[in-house]
Amino acid sequence: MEDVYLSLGSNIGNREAFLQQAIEALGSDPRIMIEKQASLYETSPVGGVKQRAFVNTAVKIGTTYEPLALLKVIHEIESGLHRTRSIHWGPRTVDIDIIFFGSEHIQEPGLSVPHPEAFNRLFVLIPIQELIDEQFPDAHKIEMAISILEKEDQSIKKISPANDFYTEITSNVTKVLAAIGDDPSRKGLIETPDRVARMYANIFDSIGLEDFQDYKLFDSPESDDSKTVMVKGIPFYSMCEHHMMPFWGKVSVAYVPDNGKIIGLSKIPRLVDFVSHKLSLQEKITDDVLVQMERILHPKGVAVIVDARHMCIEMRGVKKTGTVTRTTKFTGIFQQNDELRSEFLNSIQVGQI
Ligand SMILES: Nc1ncnc2c1ncn2[C@@H]1O[C@H](COP(=O)(O)OP(=O)(O)OP(=O)(O)O)[C@@H](O)[C@H]1O
Ligand SMILES: Nc1nc2c(c(=O)[nH]1)N=C(CO)CN2
Repeated sequence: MEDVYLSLGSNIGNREAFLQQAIEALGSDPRIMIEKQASLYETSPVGGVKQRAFVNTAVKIGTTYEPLALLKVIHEIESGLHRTRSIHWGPRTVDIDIIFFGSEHIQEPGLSVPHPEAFNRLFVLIPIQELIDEQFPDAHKIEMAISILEKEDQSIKKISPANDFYTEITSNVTKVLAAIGDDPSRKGLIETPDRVARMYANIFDSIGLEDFQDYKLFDSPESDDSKTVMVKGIPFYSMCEHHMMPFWGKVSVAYVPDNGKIIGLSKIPRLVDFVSHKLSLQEKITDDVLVQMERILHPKGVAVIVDARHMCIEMRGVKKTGTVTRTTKFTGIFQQNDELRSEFLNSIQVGQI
């Protein structure tokens, strides 16, 4: 088992929640053990790109992975958390760097350890310093580097626990449990606030993110421009912004490409997840899918149909179990061409959800 030190940073969306999810994903790998986590710090962006402040932390892990295999796991976790690589040193939902891997010095294509920028970055060294003891081989070097960097204009501020996503959610859920007349300290509820916090980090992981970025476009022959591409019956789960209760159902999307530009088919379900992982409404989800498809593809037209059931209709208010609501939206050729629109509409039955 090697002792490995990782630096983590986030500056898009719910920064603390992304970091926590990344650490949980690392910890849930059977070959990785989280040994210690540093505090969270809000840090000014380093590297010249004008962008929002980061939240940074670091973890000490034990792992049986070889360095390159660990890097692969890290990349998978990053892309699972909506991370895309567009701007070098630019904004990101989560960035995980390997800073030290035991006492190894690695120079391979795609991996340099110790991380070549580590000693120039206060946002790496201050959290890492919390995790090491005096026996750590580079302890003195880290201390020296920190005292030099502190004279530069890299600002770093420990975030008080009150700002931390998990602390905020757990303490407020505890208050809600008491306010509804239950006893938050009874056996069945003792871990509930913590579970709710972890669930929110997951089901709301698009809050604060504007545009879907996790896609690639491909070229197809322009002769395909007249052909409709349809992905039907994509399941989704979301939470309504009126009651914070679930609504769920199926999204069907069709588009007619323009200029031979098409999108990977698995990216349309990912887009549906992206727009539904926030507080929303069925109409908004319909609109958001359409707007993102337009932005990404500039197609000849887009059609979106959403069929959904709403807990706020079924469990409270009018209490109509099983009611399915359909919303639709069309642009371009789907708006102009009645036949094309009807063909798509008729191909999707309002069925059981
Ligand atoms: N020690 C390391 N930890 C993580 N990635 C590394 C390391 N050394 C080299 N890399 C490589 O760096 C590449 C770019 O990483 P990334 O996309 O995170 O860049 P960046 O965030 O713009 O810069 P930085 O490396 O400073 O975080 C990765 O694909 C990875 O292969
Ligand atoms: N403060 C701060 N600045 C950065 C960070 C980061 O995590 N924190 N990551 C970068 C790319 O690795 C570039 N700049």
